[in-house]
Amino acid sequence: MHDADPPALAAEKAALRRLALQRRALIAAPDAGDALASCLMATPPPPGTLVGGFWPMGEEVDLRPAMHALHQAGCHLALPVTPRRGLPLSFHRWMPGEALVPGRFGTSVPAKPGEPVRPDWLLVPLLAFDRRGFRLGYGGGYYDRTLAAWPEAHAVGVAFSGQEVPAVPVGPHDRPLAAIATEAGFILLER
Ligand SMILES: Nc1nc2c(c(=O)[nH]1)N(C=O)[C@@H](CNc1ccc(C(=O)N[C@@H](CCC(=O)O)C(=O)O)cc1)CN2
Ligand SMILES: Nc1ncnc2c1ncn2[C@@H]1O[C@H](COP(=O)(O)OP(=O)(O)OP(=O)(O)O)[C@@H](O)[C@H]1O
Repeated sequence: MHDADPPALAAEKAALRRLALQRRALIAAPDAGDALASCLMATPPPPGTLVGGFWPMGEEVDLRPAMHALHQAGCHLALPVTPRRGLPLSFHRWMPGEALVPGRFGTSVPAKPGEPVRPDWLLVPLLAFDRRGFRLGYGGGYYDRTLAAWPEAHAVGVAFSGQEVPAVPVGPHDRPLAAIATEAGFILLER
């Protein structure tokens, strides 16, 4: 792929990814989802906002209480469907309680996906973040491509506060998030 990260940068990201996965296993708190929901709902999107969420995988912070709260607050929700590598995610409307089925890479996706939609807000999973708002994910480049395709979307990273690192290695495709929500509140970004 001609626009892949240069090898040294890719190796740096891979090394941090391994460390971040180990660290997350140590800090993951199963009850952090409620605190995360409180953080997000302190400055909620206006009713009617279409919010792209994600169904938690592995030891990610649990976004389900937040998605419930957003639904109660009159927001619309969508979940990502993961295509083959190299393509952006597609998002499809979903409501709490609607059925999910297994998708690629251990994801859970709407069982009856309607047309693709374009969220106004994107809640973005991550393995590590820094105070500039840069993030590291699982390495698929899926969110990088999605954020590049939708630059006007309000992108909020979602993580445990302990996933902060001094500096995430950044390449030409990495775009900073607008905000980062954690179980301990919003991270004050330094720009
Ligand atoms: N909850 C959640 N949904 C998401 C993502 C995510 O990071 N988290 N994605 C973000 O792009 C997309 C799915 N893309 C993914 C790409 C690669 C791997 C991956 O390599 N997973 C590891 C296992 C990680 C674990 O067990 O914690 C693997 O398969 O080895 C996962 C998701 C869309 N949906
Ligand atoms: N908009 C883009 N266009 C082309 N290539 C891209 C784009 N965004 C990312 N990539 C490439 O995809 C690969 C994976 O990127 P990276 O390691 O930053 O993924 P990630 O942020 O960890 O994963 P994700 O975004 O899925 O959570 C890299 O080689 C990167 O250069």
